This record gives sequence, structure tokens and C-alpha cells, in this order.
Amino acid sequence: MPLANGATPAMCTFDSLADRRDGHFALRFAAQDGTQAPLVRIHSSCVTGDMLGSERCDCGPQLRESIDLFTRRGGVLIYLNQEGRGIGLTQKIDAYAMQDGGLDTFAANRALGFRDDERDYLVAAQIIDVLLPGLAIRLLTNNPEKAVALEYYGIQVEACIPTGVFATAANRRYLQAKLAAGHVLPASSLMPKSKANA
Ligand SMILES: Nc1nc2c(ncn2[C@@H]2O[C@H](COP(=O)(O)OP(=O)(O)OP(=O)(O)O)[C@@H](O)[C@H]2O)c(=O)[nH]1
Ligand SMILES: [Zn+2]
Repeated sequence: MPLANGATPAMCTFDSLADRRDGHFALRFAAQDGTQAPLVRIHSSCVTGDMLGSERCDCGPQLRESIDLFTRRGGVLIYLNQEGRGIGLTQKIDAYAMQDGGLDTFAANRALGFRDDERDYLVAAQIIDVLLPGLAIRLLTNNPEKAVALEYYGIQVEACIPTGVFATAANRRYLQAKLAAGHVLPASSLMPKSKANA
């Protein structure tokens, strides 16, 4: 599939993944250097961030960063139909309304009756098994839970490679909540500008 940046990754779809849900896909970018474990990003769908450019989260810049990195270095982008950490778009927008009322991103999930994160990565492990059979991978993520889940499903994660930190005034609270929940993010980059520069 030709992309605007000149890359031509192969678009892979799957018809018998464990959850039987449509909408998961992978983009496979040719690797320039076969000596290192392949780079993989598991990206959960975010209509607001990926498609509309919402600054409430960091999904859009992370997606574009992975496409640019894989264009240069090769890799597999696994795009999972897991809107709103698995709660769906309608509930995510409800969660946004609760955040506007003061709750953080995880407390809003709980207030709606969900766990902090409803995602499961079995389908990602299945896709990796098909596209990179038997290979250890390097996972582009700040969320250690993704590596733990893949290892549980039998995928060897050699390393987690951090994404950039795409902090804006609009997503700072969101990123701070992720830091408090165990995502690996540099705390200094999440302070308001005046404090960070003090
Ligand atoms: N429930 C909920 N989901 C959100 C919210 N903001 C973004 N999302 C969803 O969160 C998912 C991305 O998860 P994140 O926690 O940002 O990041 P991650 O995938 O765990 O970690 P990285 O690999 O480092 O990007 C996407 O499915 C978004 O749609 C929110 O406020 N509430
Ligand atoms: Zn998002």
C-alpha cells in the first residue's frame, strides 16, 4: 500500500483471529537490517487522536512516529480495533465528559463500570506468530503491560523501545495519569513549562 511518505508497506488482514473482531490489521515495512530483532508497534485504535488529530491524547503523534521509524528501519505496525483501551468509542467519549468533570482517564473508566484497561493482546500475539514466526521482537511502547502480556502469550520481547513524549497543554494530565499507572515516561517532560524550566 503506497503511503504519503513514499513507503510501500504490505497491508495484512486476518480472518481467524481469536476474538473474531474485524478491523485489526498489520502494516509490514521491509527491514533494511536483518541482524536486529524486528521492531513492532501494537497501536490501539484512537479515532479522535489518529484520525482527527485530537490533542487530548498522544496517539496520533505516536502512530506517525512509528510509521516514519518503520519506513526508515523496517518493522511491523499492528493496528488493533481497541478503541478507548477496549471500551469503544461511545464509552470513551462518555469518559471524556467525566474527565472534564475532574476524573482522570482511569478513574473515568471505573466510574463507567470498566476496568482501568479492557485490552487483551492475544490477537497481537497471533499476528506476530504469523508475520514473525519464532522471532524475538523489539516493542515500541511506553507501556510495560504490553510486553508482559505478549510474553504471557509466548512472544519473546527482547526490549521495549520508548516512543517519543508528545506532551501538550491538552494532554498533560492524561500523560501524568499514565505515568502514575506505570507507563515509562520521563516525569520532567510532563511538568507545566514554567516548572520544567525552573
Ligand atoms: N478509556 C479511555 N481510552 C482512551 C482515553 N484516551 C485515549 N484512549 C485510548 O487509549 C488507547 C491508547 O492507550 P494509551 O494508554 O494512550 O497508550 P498504550 O497503548 O497503553 O501505550 P503506548 O504503547 O505507549 O502507546 C487508544 O485505544 C485510545 O483510544 C481515555 O481518556 N479513556
Ligand atoms: Zn488517543
